[in-house]
Amino acid sequence: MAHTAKRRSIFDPQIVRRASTDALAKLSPKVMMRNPVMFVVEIGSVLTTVLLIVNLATHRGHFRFDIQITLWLWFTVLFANFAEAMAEGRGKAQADALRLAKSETTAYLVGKNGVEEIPSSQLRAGDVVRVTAGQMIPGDGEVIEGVASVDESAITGESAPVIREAGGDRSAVTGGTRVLSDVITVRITSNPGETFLDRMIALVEGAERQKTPNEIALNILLAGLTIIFLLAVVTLQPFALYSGAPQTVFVLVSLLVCLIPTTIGGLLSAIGIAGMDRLVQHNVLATSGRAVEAAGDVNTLLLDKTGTITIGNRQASEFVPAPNVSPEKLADAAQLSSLPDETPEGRSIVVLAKEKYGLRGRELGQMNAEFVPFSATTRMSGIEVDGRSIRKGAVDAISRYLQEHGSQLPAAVRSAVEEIARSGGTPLVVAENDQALGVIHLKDVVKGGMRERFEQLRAMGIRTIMITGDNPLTAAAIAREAGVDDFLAEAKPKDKMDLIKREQGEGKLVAMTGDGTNDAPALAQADVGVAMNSGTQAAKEAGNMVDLDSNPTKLIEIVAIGKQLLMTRGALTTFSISNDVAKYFAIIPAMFAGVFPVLNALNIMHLHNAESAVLSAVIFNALIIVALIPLALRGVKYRPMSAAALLQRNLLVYGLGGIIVPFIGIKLIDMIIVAIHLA
Ligand SMILES: Nc1ncnc2c1ncn2[C@@H]1O[C@H](COP(=O)(O)OP(=O)(O)OP(=O)(O)O)[C@@H](O)[C@H]1O
Ligand SMILES: [K+]
Ligand SMILES: [Mg+2]
Repeated sequence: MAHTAKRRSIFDPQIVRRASTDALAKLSPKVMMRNPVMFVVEIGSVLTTVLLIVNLATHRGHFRFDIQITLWLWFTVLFANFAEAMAEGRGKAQADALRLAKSETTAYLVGKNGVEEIPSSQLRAGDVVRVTAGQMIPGDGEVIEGVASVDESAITGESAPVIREAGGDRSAVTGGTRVLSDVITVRITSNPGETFLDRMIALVEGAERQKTPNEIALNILLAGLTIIFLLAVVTLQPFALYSGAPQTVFVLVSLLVCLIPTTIGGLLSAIGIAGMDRLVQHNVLATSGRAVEAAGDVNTLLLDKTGTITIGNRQASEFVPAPNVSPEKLADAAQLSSLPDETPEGRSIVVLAKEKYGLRGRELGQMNAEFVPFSATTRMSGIEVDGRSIRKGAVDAISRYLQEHGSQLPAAVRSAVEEIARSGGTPLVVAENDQALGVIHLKDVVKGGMRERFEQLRAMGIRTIMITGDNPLTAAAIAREAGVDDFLAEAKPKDKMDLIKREQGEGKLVAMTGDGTNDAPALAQADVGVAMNSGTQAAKEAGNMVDLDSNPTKLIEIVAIGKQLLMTRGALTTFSISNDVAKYFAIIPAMFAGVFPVLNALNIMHLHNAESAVLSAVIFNALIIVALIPLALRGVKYRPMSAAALLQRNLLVYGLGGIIVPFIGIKLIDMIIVAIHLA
């Protein structure tokens, strides 16, 4: 669904049609007021319209000139509105497509007295539902039991099914997607009207868009310029009267509109919206425009290891017993401690114990067992049963656990751990009471193409750091294989956040990519926090962007889009301010050459007469907005280069271009309107 909208071009006829009507609706002063520059143009248009009518009634003025000026002033406002409406167009079309995915379904609510069928719109956060193969998932939630393959194409446009499972970092499911196989039990996490799909619709539609601090600052600057020119034009009239060349309101408004920065004023909001839209086209949803801009200046990228750099489906592949411990004993303890462990790691241990040692699942209910669940802070899990305390977990965690029981890790176990870690695997040490029983080898695989992508990030000047809860040896092996610049191992959730704070303290902008609940604090702290769509609800809520494709190197595109947004805004601001210069040369001689013939020296364009000069300048001023809409929407081309080189290039292309283009444009328009007898 989303991908039909995705393939739609910016200038799709349907979007153009809709934007044309939207441009009219945006004439409402309440909407216009948000854009000070264009609001001044609108007031000017109203003023000339009123005066045109008065002049008509009293037989004054020069109708043919006055009406053309009035019309072109209105066109100027409309063109700016059209630019904004065009930028919103693709998002609106996409929102329409997403609304179709929001259809009502039946939810199978799991209650005390069995399963009850209710309409999905009555689900509340906290409800538990069962979803079976073929059914639509009735709301956003977290899988609390089971594994299933899910078709998320309604949201991501990707047709390949994805795995969603309880316990791990792939537990989040989205309402409106479909379960393809198996059965899952889902705890609903959002109330009607506040779902991911609702938020996504509001986002792509731009309903929640707020101006970024940068945009607000630029708007203030543009408003300031507008006031200065307004004062200049107003004080011009007494001077004109004094010199015996009084000017009509039509000419004065024309002069004002030509002098104020209408080009950037008309395109500014379109540039911002188009940037957000480009992200959506890359399947990234940003909840804050500020994050998109920050992405353009990111210095450091932090990624977690498991599930981000690696596939993340860590599977137990081998039991390595300690000396004097039988493999069966290790397998038995490993299995027992994993029976209630709903993480993918825990489940894979039960599977391995069954496949290799024929150990069958046991009914824990009758055993008076107490489960110690895994947490990212303790980095271990286990069970208390029949006087046995079994723990499994990260090496450092279990070492500490053994020390607390007056014992320590045998050298043989330590070397088994190191061997597994050096191969990039995750060693889980198993201990019972005060004795280390051996090691479980969890295998994980680095995702394809990582090295090339990290090289690209390096070329963009971004340092990549992998942060993981895993041990330093495993971290080093994976870091080397994936090609990240640096890594931090044995990191607890708080360590991840502290590392970000430290980098920010050095004045750096930090991006973080992650999927787990243990990443949530860091995702919230980062300037750009990109959560994987496959990740946990906590991660998705903490970040300010969600990547629907769950691709950790998506940051390359995000950074490019952020840079492009900043560059486009800068380029068009430069162009706008410099292209106003030429209009002096058209209008000032036209106004005063009659009384001050020396001013004719300014008339280097040799425009036909005073009226054609003013009219040409106003027409050029309006048309340049339309001409630049494609650039504003597509963005200027981004190539990795230094900030200084970029500034130089922009000044040359858009500054110099901004000065030269209007001279040619105004002269051409002057020739055309003379040829067709409009002036
Ligand atoms: N179910 C589990 N039971 C016991 N220990 C576990 C379990 N799952 C993981 N561990 C251990 O805890 C460590 C930390 O896990 P955590 O999920 O915090 O980080 P990670 O997934 O290894 O790294 P990353 O932060 O890159 O995703 C793991 O490296 C592993 O040694
Ligand atoms: K202007
Ligand atoms: Mg993780």
